[in-house]
Amino acid sequence: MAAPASSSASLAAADSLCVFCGSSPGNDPAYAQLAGDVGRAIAQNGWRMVYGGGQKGLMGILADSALASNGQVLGVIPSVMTSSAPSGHPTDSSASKEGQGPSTQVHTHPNMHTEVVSSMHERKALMARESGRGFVGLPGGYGTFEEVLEMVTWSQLGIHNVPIVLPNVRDFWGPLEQLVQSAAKSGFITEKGLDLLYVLHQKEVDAEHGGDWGKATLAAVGKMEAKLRGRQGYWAWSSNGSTPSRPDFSSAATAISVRNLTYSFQPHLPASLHNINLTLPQGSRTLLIGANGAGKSTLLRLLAGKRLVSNKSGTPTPITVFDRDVFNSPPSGITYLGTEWAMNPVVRSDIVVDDFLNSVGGYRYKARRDRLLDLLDVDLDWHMHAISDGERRRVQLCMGLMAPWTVLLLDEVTVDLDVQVRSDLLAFLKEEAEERGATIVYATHIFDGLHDFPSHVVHMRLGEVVDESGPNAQAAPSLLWPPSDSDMQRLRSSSASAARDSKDGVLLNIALDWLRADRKLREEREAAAGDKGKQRGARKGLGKDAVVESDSEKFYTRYDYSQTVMR
Ligand SMILES: Nc1ncnc2c1ncn2[C@@H]1O[C@H](COP(=O)(O)OP(=O)(O)OP(=O)(O)O)[C@@H](O)[C@H]1O
Repeated sequence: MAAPASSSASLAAADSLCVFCGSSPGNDPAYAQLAGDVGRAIAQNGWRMVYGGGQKGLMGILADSALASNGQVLGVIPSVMTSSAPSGHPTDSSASKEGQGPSTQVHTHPNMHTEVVSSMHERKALMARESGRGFVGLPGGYGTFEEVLEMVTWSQLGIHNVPIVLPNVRDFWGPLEQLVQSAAKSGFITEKGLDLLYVLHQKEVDAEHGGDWGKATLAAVGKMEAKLRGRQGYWAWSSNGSTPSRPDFSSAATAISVRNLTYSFQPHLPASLHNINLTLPQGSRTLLIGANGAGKSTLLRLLAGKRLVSNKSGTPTPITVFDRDVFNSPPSGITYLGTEWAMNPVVRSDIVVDDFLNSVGGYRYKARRDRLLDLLDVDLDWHMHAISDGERRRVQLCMGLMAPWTVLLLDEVTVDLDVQVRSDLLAFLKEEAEERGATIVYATHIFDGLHDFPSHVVHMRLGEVVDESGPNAQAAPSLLWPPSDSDMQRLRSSSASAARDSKDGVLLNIALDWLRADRKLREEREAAAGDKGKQRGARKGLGKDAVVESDSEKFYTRYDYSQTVMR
C-alpha cells in the first residue's frame, strides 16, 4: 500500500477533500470553469485536495488551480496511467498493467505529492482514506461515475459517513439525479438513502453564492456534513458485529454547556483551564481523558458548581446545566463524586453503614438503595471506621447514586473497586443513561472494560480541551464513541501501535497516543521557556545543577536509614 502524503502535502485526511473528474476537458467551457473554481476554493479554504493525479483535462485544470492558490494537492494515480501510451487498450499488446506495483512519482511542484499505486482499487481506497471531508464529483466518464457511486455505496454501508457533492453545472448530473429518484420511487433506494448524495443546482449557486461554483460546492459539503452527523449508514459494514452502534444524540437536549471557560485557582496563578468550550447532550456518557494535571478534576468541580467562575457583568455565564447557571441557580439532580470524600473524617468515624445511608435520605429511595446495595455488594452492618478503602468507596457510591440524579460527575471514584464491582457499576451507569436519559461525565485513568461505556470521549491537555471530533463530529470537540471507521483511520493512522489494538485496547491505545503527544508538547514548551520554565523529571546536572549532587544522592544521604544507623 502506498504511504500517505509526505511533507509536500502535509495536511491530514481530516482537512482533505477528494475531487473525482474526467481526464478530458469535455466540450463545454463551463466544465473547465467549474474545475478551476473548485480547485481554487479548496485551496483558499485551507484544505488539501485529493484527486486522480492526472495532468490533463479537468484533472489538470483542477490541480493547477489549487496549486496556483497555494493549495496542497495529493494526486493518486495507478501505475498503468503514468505511462504515455494508453495501456490496457485492446489494441495495446502489453494489455493492462494493473497490479504491477508502484513506478516512479510523476509531479515536481513543491505543494504537490503524487502517490503511484498499483491498481484502481488501491487508488480508490487510498483516496477514500485520505479524504476525511468527503467527495466532490465533477463531470467525467465511466470512471468518474464508478468512483462517485462507489463512495455513495460506502456511505450507505457505513464504511464512511462523509459528504458527496455533485455540482450540477449545465445539468451534467441531472440524469443521474433522475435515475436515483426513479430508483427511490421503485423502492430500491430509501428516503434516507436520498440524503447520501447532494446534487448542487445552479439556482442555489446563484442565489446563495453569486454564481461561484467553487464556494457553493464547499458550502454544500458543509451543509451535508451537518446533515450526516450522527448517522451510521444502514449498517456498520466493517464492525463485524462486535462494535455497538453509536446512539444518535442529534435531537437530544443540551445537558451541559461550557462557553469560553478560563479558570485560575488564584488571581496570581496561571490558569488551570483555558478557553474551554464543550456541549454535552442529555443521555451522553462522556469520558474525560488527560494526563495528571490536565484539568479534569478542576473542570468536574466547576461543572458541579463547587467553585464560582467569575462572570463579568453582561457576559453569559460560562457553565450551564440544562440552561441554568451551575453556581448561582443550579438545577436539582447534579451529583458529584470525587476522591476527596474518603478523606473526610466523618466517613471514617464509628458509624454503621445502615445509619449512615439513612442519615443522607436512603429510606426515601429504598428501591434504588437496595439495588445499589446488591450491585456494590455492601454490608449494612459494616462500621465505616473499620472497612477497607474499596469498601468505603462502595458505600460512597451507594450514597451518591441512590437519589435519581440527572447529571453525574465522577472523578476517579472507581479506582479502588475490584474488577467485578467496577464492571457491574459501569453497566448500571450505562443503563441509567440509556433508560432515564441521565448524563454522565467520568474522569478516569483506568481503561479496563471501558470500551463499551462512553458515548463521547473528551481529550484534555494542559488545561485545554483538544478538538478530536474530526469531520464527522456530532458534538465537537468530543470524539463520538465508538469511533466511525473514518475516525479510526484518522486516529490510528498516525500511530505505530494500531496493530496492538484489540477490542479493549483501542481506547487505551488512543489515550496512550494522546498522552505521549501531550507530554512531548509540554516538554517542547518547557524547553522553549528555557531557564524561566519549569523542569520535571530527574535533574540532569546541567546549568545551575551542574555543581550539585544528583537527586538520588540527596535522597540517600538524607533519608536512607541504613546510612544513618551506621553513622
Ligand atoms: N487547589 C489548587 N490550587 C492551585 N492549583 C491547583 C489546585 N488544584 C489543582 N491545581 C492545578 O490545576 C491543574 C489541573 O489540576 P487537576 O486536578 O484539574 O488535574 P487532573 O487532570 O484532574 O489531574 P489528575 O489526573 O492527576 O487527577 C494542575 O496544574 C494543578 O497543579
